[in-house]
Amino acid sequence: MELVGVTRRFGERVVIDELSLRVERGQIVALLGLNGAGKTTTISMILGLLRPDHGDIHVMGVEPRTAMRQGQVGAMLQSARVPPRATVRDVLRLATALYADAMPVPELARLANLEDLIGRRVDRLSGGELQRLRFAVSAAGRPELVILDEPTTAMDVPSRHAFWQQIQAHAAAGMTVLFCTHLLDEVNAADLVYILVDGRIASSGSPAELLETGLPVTVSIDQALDDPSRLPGVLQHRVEGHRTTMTTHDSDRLVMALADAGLVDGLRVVGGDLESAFLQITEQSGEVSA
Ligand SMILES: Nc1ncnc2c1ncn2[C@@H]1O[C@H](COP(=O)(O)OP(=O)(O)OP(=O)(O)O)[C@@H](O)[C@H]1O
Repeated sequence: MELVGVTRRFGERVVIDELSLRVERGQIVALLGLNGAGKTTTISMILGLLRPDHGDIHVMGVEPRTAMRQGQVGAMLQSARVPPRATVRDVLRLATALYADAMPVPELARLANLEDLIGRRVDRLSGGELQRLRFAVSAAGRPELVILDEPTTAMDVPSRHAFWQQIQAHAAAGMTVLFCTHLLDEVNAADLVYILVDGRIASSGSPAELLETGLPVTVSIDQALDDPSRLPGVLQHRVEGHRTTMTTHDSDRLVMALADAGLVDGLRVVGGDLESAFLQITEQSGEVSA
């Protein structure tokens, strides 16, 4: 699946700006971005629900609408409603009836871990169970590409782990997955991550590569310093009670300076995490494009 130079406006406002991205067969790709970055708009265009003003979108080599019509794409959207009085079995039957080569209902129930809930009314499912049902519906037609918009919302931690394990197993069998999430630890399930800022790709790479995007390191000691900003390479600092916490891009130099001054009580050095990487990338790109 590929987007090349895609632009979309709402009125005068450019919401997606010359966006290009590529998802290879069998890849799991995460689309990240703050609220309003353009994730849903991008997904809507890939699904053929919205048309771009400029640029090209190819889904499995064809136009989005054609890919949808041919059942090559399955989508699990936040907005998807299910009939409340129907049972899980009813919904799965309805979903499979739409496709010539649908997955049999029992297989679909197994896939989404719904076997024990097959006779349960949909309005009596928990939030996480309902999400699993939505996933089953998206997979009913054996799509080559599945698009998941915040799929694990309302799932507890064990359900989320089980969900991503299943997704990884399907990707290993050739299914391509594009998902949006606000839960940054889920990005670790992805092969490739795109970070969207104001409708443009601000950064892309594997989760490990994102972590290496020059993240500041946090250095802290058990001593209230008068003026930490005088130490070499300190970007930001905070003094709380007897503890001073500083961030730096050059932890070696800062730690050496602290050691030279005999300030090593309770010394801790903590590397950056995915959340800091994400915030740094979105803040920097937001400043550039503002
Ligand atoms: N139909 C529309 N008409 C006008 N503006 C719209 C429309 N749909 C979206 N927008 C605007 O486009 C921008 C991108 O919206 P979009 O829903 O794609 O963001 P998002 O990244 O999915 O955000 P969130 O994380 O909150 O779901 C937002 O500023 C939004 O207000």
